[in-house]
Amino acid sequence: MKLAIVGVGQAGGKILDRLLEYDATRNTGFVGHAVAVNSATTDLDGLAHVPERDRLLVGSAIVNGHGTGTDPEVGERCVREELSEIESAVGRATTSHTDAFLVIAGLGGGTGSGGAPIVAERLGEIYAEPVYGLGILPSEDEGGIYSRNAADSLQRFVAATNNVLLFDNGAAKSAGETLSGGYADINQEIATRFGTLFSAGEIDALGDDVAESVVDSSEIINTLGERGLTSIGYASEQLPQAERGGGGGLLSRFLGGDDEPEFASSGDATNRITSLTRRATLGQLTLPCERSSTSRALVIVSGPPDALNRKGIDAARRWLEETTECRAVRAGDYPLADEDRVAVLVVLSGVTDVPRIERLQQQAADSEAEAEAREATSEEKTRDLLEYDEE
Ligand SMILES: Nc1nc2c(ncn2[C@@H]2O[C@H](COP(=O)(O)OP(=O)(O)OP(=O)(O)O)[C@@H](O)[C@H]2O)c(=O)[nH]1
Repeated sequence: MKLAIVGVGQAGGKILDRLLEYDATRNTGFVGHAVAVNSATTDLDGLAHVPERDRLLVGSAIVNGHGTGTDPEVGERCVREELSEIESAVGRATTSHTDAFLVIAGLGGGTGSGGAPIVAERLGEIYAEPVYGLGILPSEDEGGIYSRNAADSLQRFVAATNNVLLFDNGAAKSAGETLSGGYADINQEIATRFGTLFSAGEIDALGDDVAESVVDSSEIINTLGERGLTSIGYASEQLPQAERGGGGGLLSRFLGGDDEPEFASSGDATNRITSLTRRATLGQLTLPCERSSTSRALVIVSGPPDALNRKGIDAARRWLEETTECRAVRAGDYPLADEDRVAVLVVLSGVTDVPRIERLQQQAADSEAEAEAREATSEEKTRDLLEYDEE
């Protein structure tokens, strides 16, 4: 599906950059237009793939290009002041081919946390196409301020969008992802999952031989629905050399490989798809949640056409229906001729049982109460410290 994407703040911009890289290297064409919005000059300068003219510095009269220092109220003001410039930048390349808008932000900071809901709300007022959010939750060890910002921003982001797709940095960290290289591994994981989802619906790029089982943008839009939260599962597997298209590739033929492609039996392909669907659903989700609280789901199976089969996709859909106890499960494929992996992406949309969000709110409330108590004590102690009588 063709997206116009706005990355707000540092995390928003960096993830946008990775999605543009994913789109360019795979030639998928799902990014129709991309704009990065930030109150910090250095963050915008650090981007590699967002064109210069689509990088917007906001709030220079307020923060002088230095960022908000984790203050969403300041972030909101910076974005509001420049809302018409943001609107023009997004409008510049938004066409009748744009299927949806995506606003990306880290919800724990200041610029993205305060600004992303404002941008989403404005796009929703102007355009008829759906507006989605991609929100990054801070990990629990980042502390109270980040939790408070995220809990507040999430409420407003959900209200301003058709759906917020969430990625929990904490869940990724506990699954062994590292923060070395400035979130490089985590951002790669985000680009793979969300790039797979949105490029799957971009069937124009697939050329003429599109099977009827291919997922299109309306199925993604129907799955994401009108309001709510989404979690994504993903699993992939490298195909054995013999099953890759083109007789194992140029190198294999150079080394004396068979010229004719040798594909797996359809039974193998079916088993692979169902076992990858299990791994994607039961393994690490972008937002850990109770799977049975899903309102709508979608399974997308991508890979070389010979490794995809209808039987496997139907079995995957049935299994997901049983596991999520949800009847609104869609399924389809995304054929990629040059791919040497089969991947399954599972979209769990409208999830409502999310312990991580309850903990985030608790952490936010505790931190708020603690900050108020500390403020009151500090005032009293400062008064005591400074007061003296003549004796
Ligand atoms: N996944 C991911 N998370 C990030 C990245 N950078 C920052 N974060 C997360 O985003 C939150 C901070 O948001 P930033 O985007 O850095 O802040 P900002 O929106 O630029 O706001 P200010 O700098 O405070 O004005 C933190 O809670 C981190 O968890 C990144 O590259 N990838």
